[in-house]
Amino acid sequence: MRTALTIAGSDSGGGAGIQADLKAFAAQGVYGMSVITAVTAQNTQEVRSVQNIDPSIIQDQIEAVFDDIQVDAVKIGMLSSPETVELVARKLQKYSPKNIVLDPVMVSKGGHHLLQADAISALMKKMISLATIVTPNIPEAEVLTGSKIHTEEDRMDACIAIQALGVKSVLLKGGHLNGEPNDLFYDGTDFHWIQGERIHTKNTHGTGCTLSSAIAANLAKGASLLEAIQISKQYITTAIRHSLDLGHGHGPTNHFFELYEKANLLVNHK
Ligand SMILES: Nc1ncnc2c1ncn2[C@@H]1O[C@H](COP(=O)(O)OP(=O)(O)O)[C@@H](O)[C@H]1O
Ligand SMILES: Cc1ncc(COP(=O)(O)OP(=O)(O)O)c(N)n1
Repeated sequence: MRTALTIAGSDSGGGAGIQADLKAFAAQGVYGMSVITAVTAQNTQEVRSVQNIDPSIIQDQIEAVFDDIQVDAVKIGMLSSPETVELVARKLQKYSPKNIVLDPVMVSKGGHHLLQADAISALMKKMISLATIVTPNIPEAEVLTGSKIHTEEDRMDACIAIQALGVKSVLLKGGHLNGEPNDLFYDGTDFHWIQGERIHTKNTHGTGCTLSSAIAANLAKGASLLEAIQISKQYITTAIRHSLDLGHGHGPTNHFFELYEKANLLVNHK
């Protein structure tokens, strides 16, 4: 059995963070493991509070997993503080897993900061260069590059600038722009447009977490980067198309649409 480890924050509402990552791993057929960096009190509407986990406990979680179990891919999400960024970077250097997917989570949909301002430079200096692929959304890419992104040319320039930080490849997600949600993959040499189809729904909580975890799972299964991205793009599109109308804000994506449909579980939830 192939395995994937998420190093990320917990979302009590179950739509993003560790919870979304483990669902995506399971849906893609890999064994999921988790290292929790922070606990958020969160639902479909807002992040109410955040408690960072003590670095020594984060270190223990990472060591407990790597010292015992083969890790085929790592997905990194919410890191919260500069101390956590530095610790996770040190441990990844030590264990050197083959595939590292870095989702540079900065701000939740509701506008809550999930990465402290003073952790951004640590992320750029110590973490990005360890990743196989980094998957920023448009606002995150603007922070990483210091430039506004509007046109297709801006997006290509942003990928080149982010890759110059030392990462092997970049997937710049297009969900935050108007029009079709096409993502841009830069493998360090060539650009590949990953075409999307916009689904008109408010239920897009956890889309970035889901996509990056599906990529990690497919890398764990031996797919190439481009294959992993293509499979994961189809997966996130289906998960958004059949997203769940739970809560009163942005509902979660549906990781198990086919399973739920077969079992006739998609009854009206409200
Ligand atoms: N309404 C939508 N319909 C279809 N795909 C979407 C939609 N919104 C986002 N996506 C896709 O979901 C993935 C994550 O999107 P994005 O919103 O850009 O990132 P994040 O969740 O990190 O803010 C990307 O592949 C993006 O193209
Ligand atoms: C604990 C936690 N981690 C990450 C996020 C951000 O997730 P994302 O997939 O970008 O989804 P939205 O927050 O934009 O809905 C989070 N909210 N919580």
